[in-house]
Amino acid sequence: MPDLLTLEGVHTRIAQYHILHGVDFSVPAGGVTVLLGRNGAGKTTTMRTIMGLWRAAQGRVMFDGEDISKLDTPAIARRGIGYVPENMGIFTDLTVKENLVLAAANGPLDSARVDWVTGLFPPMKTFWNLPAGNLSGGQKQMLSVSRAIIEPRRLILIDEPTKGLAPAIIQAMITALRELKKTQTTILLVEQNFAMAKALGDTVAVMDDGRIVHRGAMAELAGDAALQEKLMGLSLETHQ
Ligand SMILES: Nc1ncnc2c1ncn2[C@@H]1O[C@H](COP(=O)(O)OP(=O)(O)OP(=O)(O)O)[C@@H](O)[C@H]1O
Repeated sequence: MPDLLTLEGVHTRIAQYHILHGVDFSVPAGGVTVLLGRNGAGKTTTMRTIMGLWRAAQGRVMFDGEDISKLDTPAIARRGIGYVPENMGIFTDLTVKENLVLAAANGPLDSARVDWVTGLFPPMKTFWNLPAGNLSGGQKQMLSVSRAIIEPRRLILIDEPTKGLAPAIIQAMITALRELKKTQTTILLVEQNFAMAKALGDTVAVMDDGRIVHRGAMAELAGDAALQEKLMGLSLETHQ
């Protein structure tokens, strides 16, 4: 698979802090790449840098052959990149429907697309007219992902969708993301739940202290206890 997204030597500074120290990894088109790493490793900063919410001080972010690192966030989103932030970014006073209407950049909601998204996440249909603040944690997470895919995207960045969720909801999220993958949407997933990472990932990049410390096939990492131990000891935590 050709690479859809590539980070080349990306450094990010936030105020006086130097957070990313030359991040290099690629996201092959059509697959799921999982970004793993302990708390504070730089995963969210990497996602925000891709979206232009933080500016890369050095290095390049290549999307489909174009350097997007100098573009502003709306221009990056218009390239077909959706973002599900860690804090979910939903409007709690607005209904599920209103949240989705606001997320649709290209005009009114497409009813076939709405049927597909609510098929992936049935509670969105059940609670269509409910303020999002009344949804459960898992349902809010479903709404957050629904917003990012309410229109077709080439790439979606999802930051820890299983954080704090019960196993049944995690399974529903895995099923939905597998369906999304079938549409050829490329996924970059930050995930600390190794079971989820293993279930979805084709490729994996492991971060520690603002750098990539391992890249490869997820199957290789999943099948190599010694490598897991080395990387787990270094950085991975199986919290949810
Ligand atoms: N706005 C900020 N100002 C200063 N430092 C920040 C800011 N945001 C993040 N950092 C620091 O950057 C480092 C990386 O944070 P980041 O959120 O990218 O890590 P992470 O791997 O996503 O962690 P987690 O798994 O806890 O979400 C941390 O040391 C964090 O304290």
